[in-house]
Amino acid sequence: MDGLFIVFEGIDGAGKSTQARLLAEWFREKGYDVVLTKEPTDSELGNFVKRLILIGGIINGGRISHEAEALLFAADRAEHVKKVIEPALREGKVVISDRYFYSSLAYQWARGLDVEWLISVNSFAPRPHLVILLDLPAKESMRRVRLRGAESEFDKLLELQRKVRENYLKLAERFPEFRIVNAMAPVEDIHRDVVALVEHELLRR
Ligand SMILES: Nc1ncnc2c1ncn2[C@@H]1O[C@H](COP(=O)(O)OP(=O)(O)O)[C@@H](O)[C@H]1O
Ligand SMILES: Cc1cn([C@H]2C[C@H](O)[C@@H](COP(=O)(O)OP(=O)(O)O)O2)c(=O)[nH]c1=O
Repeated sequence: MDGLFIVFEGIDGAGKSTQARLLAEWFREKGYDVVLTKEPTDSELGNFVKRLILIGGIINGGRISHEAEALLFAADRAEHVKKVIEPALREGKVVISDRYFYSSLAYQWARGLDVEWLISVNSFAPRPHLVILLDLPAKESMRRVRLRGAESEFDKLLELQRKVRENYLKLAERFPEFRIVNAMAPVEDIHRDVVALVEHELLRR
């Protein structure tokens, strides 16, 4: 594959979509052909998965298993890889994805699934050149996305975000494509850090 494949990861509200958009603009100004994309995707399958997550994974009155949920994310991803990511990379484009299979590892692992099983289920997905982990405390992410609800619900969500953050940091030790960026900084400073990492990667190629 000739193109450059960059992924943004991080907990909800970490700034992934903001930074992915800024990086896409940066590449376009330099004359690169860019595909800016995300997971879950905007396809029918992706929208089905998103809706399912929003309603707490309930189908016909019962909660689907975490395994089934992980496989639905993976099914959406398989379509994404075959129809969007691989064709664009073959054409030499820059592909920037807001979330990828590492989201499944971090979130579905936090839901109690075995991380080795999650890695094997997602093994069809080609590894990107760079994974930029926007790292910030769970409390700040909750403030940014202003997740509301009952006090008990807030605590549960905060606990989940904390676990997901920890999982991402563990994944960063395991996968050499990870780069950790401090996501507490102002938007422009983070963008500068991201560009420095990307320029370094471009020089290596
Ligand atoms: N560095 C930052 N500092 C403060 N607020 C930010 C920063 N980056 C993004 N935001 C704000 O936080 C919210 C979530 O950002 P977003 O890029 O949508 O995150 P994500 O895609 O990771 O969920 C938005 O309201 C956005 O404007
Ligand atoms: C791609 C993916 C997302 N998710 C979760 C992360 C998010 O909480 C939710 C929806 O993702 P997303 O639409 O990116 O939400 P946000 O913009 O708030 O970050 O789905 C998984 O649990 N597994 C996955 O494989």
